[in-house]
Amino acid sequence: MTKQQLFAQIQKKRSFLCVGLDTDITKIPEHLLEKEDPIYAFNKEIIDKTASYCVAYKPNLAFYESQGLTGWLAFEKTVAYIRQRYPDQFIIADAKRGDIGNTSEMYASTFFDTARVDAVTVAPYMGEDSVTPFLKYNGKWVILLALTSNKGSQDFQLLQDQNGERLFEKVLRQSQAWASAEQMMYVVGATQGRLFEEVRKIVPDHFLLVPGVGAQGGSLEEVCHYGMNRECGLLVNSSRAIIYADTTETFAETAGKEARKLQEEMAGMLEKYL
Ligand SMILES: O=c1ccn([C@@H]2O[C@H](COP(=O)(O)O)[C@@H](O)[C@H]2O)c(=O)[nH]1
Repeated sequence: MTKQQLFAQIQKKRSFLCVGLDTDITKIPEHLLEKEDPIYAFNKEIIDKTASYCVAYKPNLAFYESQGLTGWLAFEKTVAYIRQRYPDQFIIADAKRGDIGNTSEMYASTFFDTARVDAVTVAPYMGEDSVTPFLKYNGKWVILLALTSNKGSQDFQLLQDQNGERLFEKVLRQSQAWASAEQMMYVVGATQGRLFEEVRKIVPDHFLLVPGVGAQGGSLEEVCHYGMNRECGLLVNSSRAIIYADTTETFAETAGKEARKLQEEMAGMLEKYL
């Protein structure tokens, strides 16, 4: 999917919501545990009830890999289900990969040739040769961790060099030589508030994947105020606040209602800031 196609979906749906499929086997409703593949069964229902309100899905690989082979199969089946039923959705594997070149090539092949997602999250710590193997795939995206939503983001990402440049700023600046805004996005946590202004000074045109609204308490209004650009430029993720809003048999309907609430807020933000 191109940047223009993604923006067209955002305009059509009046939404820049990414639903996080962080499917924890210990949190899914009891009646689904009798199914052959409970994780996949849960995901299918969540997807069917939320697809009208979002433009992207983000399965986090930790929740699948922790279940071994069955978890990986549930991940692949989930991606195939979205592809088949909702082909306009942008699919992000939140895997936070990155290693020496030949290993990164295998990671890239895993997600782009085998699982066939649109984008994969990549950690920048090992530098250019750990990221470029993911960039060899036409039409596929790297989403580089820049300024994360967690408390520990302060440990390294805000450290300044002798010129006063913070590490997340260096990541944003330097990585632009590796790929354009047509192939690279950045993770910036919703909890970072005004720092979105600093991010936008360096990457005005890139899409940002923004986790941290909902369960982590980030403000959608603040993200949009400081982070939205003329093509929206935001994919705002919410996982737990949507998929576990209800843990009874009505979980999927409730997830749909929560996704709809966020979509309506987002439509208001697009009206206000675009
Ligand atoms: O900085 C980051 C990077 C990734 N994440 C991931 O996003 C979701 C957030 O889930 P919520 O339940 O909406 O809090 C989850 O998969 C994280 O691993 C992040 O939160 N922050």
